[in-house]
Amino acid sequence: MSYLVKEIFYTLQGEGAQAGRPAVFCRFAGCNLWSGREADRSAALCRFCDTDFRGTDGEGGGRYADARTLADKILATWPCEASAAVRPYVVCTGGEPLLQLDAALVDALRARGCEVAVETNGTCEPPAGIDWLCVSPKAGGDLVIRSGDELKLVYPQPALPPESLEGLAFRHFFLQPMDGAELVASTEAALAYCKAHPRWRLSLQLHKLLGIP
Ligand SMILES: C[S@@+](CC[C@H](N)C(=O)[O-])C[C@H]1O[C@@H](n2cnc3c(N)ncnc32)[C@H](O)[C@@H]1O
Ligand SMILES: Nc1nc2[nH]cc(C(=O)O)c2c(=O)[nH]1
Ligand code: SF4
Ligand SMILES: [Mg+2]
Repeated sequence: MSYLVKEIFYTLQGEGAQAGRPAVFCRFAGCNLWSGREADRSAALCRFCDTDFRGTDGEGGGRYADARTLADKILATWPCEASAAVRPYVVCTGGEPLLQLDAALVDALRARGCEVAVETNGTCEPPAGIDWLCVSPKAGGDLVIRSGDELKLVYPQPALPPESLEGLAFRHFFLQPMDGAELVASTEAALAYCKAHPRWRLSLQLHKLLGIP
């Protein structure tokens, strides 16, 4: 099958338990919770998105005909040869990556020595073979992935309190302050929540602090 990709870039993972780790990001085009058009934002199921995921016009973006072609392009974006000591770390995001990421692409990346991470809203079943699964539930989305490596809740979402999620089977629980007009207040509220409920940790978006992609 072919894949529609917005952009492919090399940076540091900015969020969650892997923050600071060099990674190639593959941002798939399209999402099931918002069209990506500003005119549709106020009526979308997810309204606070900080990302342009429409189209294929970014750096490294395009329609990739098959898994091998896309995996080769992703690997070519990593700065050195893959080795057992340092495996290329690939973060599949979007948009919603699980609308497109399939076992063929996961297998092609792993066959090239990569570790495969996914950033998902949790509304679609993942393929087998993912090394690091980060689920970021949305109040407007039906959560079908109820276990994984990290749960990263954008905070606050009044209709989705952290207490409603902490029974799920994740290794790490993060609150990530909602970026936007209320970022300062969101950060203060997330900080206070983590201090009062130490099961939760704070995830600040390191890439925004650094001014990198
Ligand atoms: C753009 S989303 C793409 C992946 C997937 N669709 C999802 O929502 O998890 C990547 C990450 O950014 C987070 N995010 C999106 N908008 C945000 C915002 N305004 N403030 C903080 N985090 C945000 C998402 O919750 C998710 O963890
Ligand atoms: N540096 C960096 N880290 C990230 N972690 C998750 C991101 C995403 O948009 O999925 C992201 C991103 O866009 N940039
Ligand atoms: S689910 Fe993810 S990509 Fe889709 S609109 Fe929300 S934050 Fe953006
Ligand atoms: Mg981002």
